[in-house]
Amino acid sequence: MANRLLLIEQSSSKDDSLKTFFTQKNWQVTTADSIKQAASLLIEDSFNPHVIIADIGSPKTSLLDDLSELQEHAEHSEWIFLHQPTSDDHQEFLTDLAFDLLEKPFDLNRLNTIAKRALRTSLLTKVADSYSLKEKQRYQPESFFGSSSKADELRELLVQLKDVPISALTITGETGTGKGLVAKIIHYSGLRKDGPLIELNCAALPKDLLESQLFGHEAGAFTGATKRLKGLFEQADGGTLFLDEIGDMDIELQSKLLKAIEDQKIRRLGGEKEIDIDVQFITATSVDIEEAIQQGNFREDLYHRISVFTLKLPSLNERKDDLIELVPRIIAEFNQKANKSVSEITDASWEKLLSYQWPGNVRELRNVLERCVLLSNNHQLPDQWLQLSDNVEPLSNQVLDDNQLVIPIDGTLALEQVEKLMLEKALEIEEGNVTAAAKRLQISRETMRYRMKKFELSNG
Ligand SMILES: Nc1ncnc2c1ncn2[C@@H]1O[C@H](COP(=O)(O)OP(=O)(O)OP(=O)(O)O)[C@@H](O)[C@H]1O
Repeated sequence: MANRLLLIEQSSSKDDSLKTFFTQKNWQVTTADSIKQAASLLIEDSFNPHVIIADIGSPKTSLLDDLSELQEHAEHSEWIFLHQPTSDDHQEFLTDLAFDLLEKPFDLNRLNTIAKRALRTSLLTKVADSYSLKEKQRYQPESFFGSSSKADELRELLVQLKDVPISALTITGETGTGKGLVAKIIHYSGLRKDGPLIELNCAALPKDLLESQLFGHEAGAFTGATKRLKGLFEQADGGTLFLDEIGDMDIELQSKLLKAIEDQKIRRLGGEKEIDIDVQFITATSVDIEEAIQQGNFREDLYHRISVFTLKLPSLNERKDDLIELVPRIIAEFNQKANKSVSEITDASWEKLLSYQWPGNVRELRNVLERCVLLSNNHQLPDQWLQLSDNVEPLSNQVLDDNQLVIPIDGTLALEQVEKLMLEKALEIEEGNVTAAAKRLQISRETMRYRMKKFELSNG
């Protein structure tokens, strides 16, 4: 597939050097000698280049307006502007429009490097868009499985919410009950399905990092902020921001979040300008927020703002009737993924599935069934791999010496998580000495390094 490049050069400045250069670099180059001609190619001829390099000389406001309008017709193209020195305002405007800018005179090799990067981004955006189409089909109210009355009620609510403009909504429920799934259903079946869905787990980041990820920052806002960063509020513009584990957000940041939700405006860290945002907020929590308010860890005003709509997801233990639908569906999914053919569940296995409490809810059910399907060697779900027990002693009650690690084989941990825990423990015991940790796990140092990289573990 040829990499398509549109080269816009004003007729006065035109020579063929750029065209020749990029043709030699195997681009399929099309040229236009004005924005008007480019518009005709992009709009009337539906030409769809990967990259557009536009020489815009000293940009005037009217030209910037034309460019910004034209961009809407070049959905998957990345723009690179070549320009003469210009005012700060224009420079800022161009930065927002462009993949990158180069002030003239510029180094041709640098332009080549930028064009290659822009090509990769353009190709990625295309893949992301087709992925998003699949997501829309995948996440509809009927994707929340279950035949119990509680599951029915929830699906009905999700259908009603499809046409309602929601500014904020909270999903509560124990871990693994499907909060993330429901957030996706609300986004992909709702009015904002064509906008982005941005997800962030508030428990995963320390306060300062969380703040700069959400609000973004200007270059130089703090040590290490070398470049301007658009935050997640801005990235979610026109779509949905899903904040998981909101109960873990620092209280100071909570007031900034409240202001952003109410005003639909934010200011980047170190920035002067207020930026309008148009974002639907979905928050989720598995902790009891009312209790957190009592303890002074959660702002009551934020709670009222985000809980205008609240969806409480039932635990699997409260809706065991759903197993009859969930189990076959999940088994079918893993059969297909692993090329297995489990089609039979013995009465004894059913009994175990029904009597277990499922503290990890549907996630745990999926992990258990995945293990069973992977380890099956005939049509029957292997009973011995269910390994369900409601009598596991809580980890905190067990006395361990420093060289031991207790791993619950009750389905709450997937095999990969177990592997990661073992690596972490070995590194901890050996105080970060990779060779010694590898020896302890009876693997080579290279394998140890490879797996540490895979799980993003450091030895520091
Ligand atoms: N009713 C359901 N139908 C189909 N799949 C479900 C259902 N509930 C949960 N799942 C699946 O179970 C897994 C865990 O769900 P999810 O991640 O949405 O839970 P969660 O409540 O957000 O968990 P956590 O609080 O730990 O983040 C996902 O693979 C999800 O698709």
